[in-house]
Amino acid sequence: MKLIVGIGGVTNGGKTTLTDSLLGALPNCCVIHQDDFYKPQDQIAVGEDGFKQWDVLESLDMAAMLDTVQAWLSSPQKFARAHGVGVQPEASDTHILLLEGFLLYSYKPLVNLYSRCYFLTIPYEECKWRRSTRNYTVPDPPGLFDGHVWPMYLKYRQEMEANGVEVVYLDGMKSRENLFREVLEDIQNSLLNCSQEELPAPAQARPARPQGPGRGCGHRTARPAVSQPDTV
Ligand SMILES: Nc1ncnc2c1ncn2[C@@H]1O[C@H](COP(=O)(O)OP(=O)(O)OP(=O)(O)O)[C@@H](O)[C@H]1O
Ligand SMILES: NC(=O)c1ccc[n+]([C@@H]2O[C@H](CO)[C@@H](O)[C@H]2O)c1
Ligand SMILES: [Mg+2]
Repeated sequence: MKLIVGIGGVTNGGKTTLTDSLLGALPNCCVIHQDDFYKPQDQIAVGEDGFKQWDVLESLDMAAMLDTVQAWLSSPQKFARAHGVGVQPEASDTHILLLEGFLLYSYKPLVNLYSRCYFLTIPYEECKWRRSTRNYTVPDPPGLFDGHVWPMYLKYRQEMEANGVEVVYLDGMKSRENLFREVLEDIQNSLLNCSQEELPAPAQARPARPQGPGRGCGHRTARPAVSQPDTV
């Protein structure tokens, strides 16, 4: 069973912190960080506002990120080995990929691949404060937060909601420990649901599960179709 989980949301919402904790607690778990797919600095456009446009999708090489996800999908074992993740023999059938980043649900080719989409939020004041304590590879120039970062967050979030992407909102004001427990438990439940779906079909037909982002347990290894009992 393969599960792709998105840890998305606002800048400084705690995505990387939460992802690091989950990585150590889930079996056969790999991670792809969206920030690793930033284009080189000289390819980041400067907007009419005079700011480098770090917080738009065009500043990221999303095709390369998708390729990396496809590489995991085609062989999670090989991907895990190449990234130094040991495969646990007792859970060798379960593979989890965490995608972590601030614009995970705005790139259409990725949206249908998620089994679960988490979205961390924090209020404006907290976000501005946390951001002011950070040192990015390129430091924020004065005014970037209010002039570019926060407006782009609002724009992409609105688009995501208008597109009907089904996310599970997480309150990033909760403690690190509480967030970790909440999400770990939820992912473990998803794993249980998926493995139950993989059991041989019971005698009575079950209603079909709706499919789509945040709902499916997708990407299971293809199984031969179970033959339908004769209806005569
Ligand atoms: N639950 C939390 N409560 C309070 N502070 C937190 C919490 N989680 C993370 N932080 C702190 O908030 C800051 C941002 O955390 P983190 O780097 O995990 O966020 P991020 O969403 O990955 O941000 P970025 O937009 O830079 O990728 C860090 O200083 C981190 O220690
Ligand atoms: N990772 C980087 O190269 C970089 C450079 C400048 C700004 N940022 C910020 O990172 C956040 C996403 O994690 C965005 O809000 C960017 O502004 C990243
Ligand atoms: Mg981060």
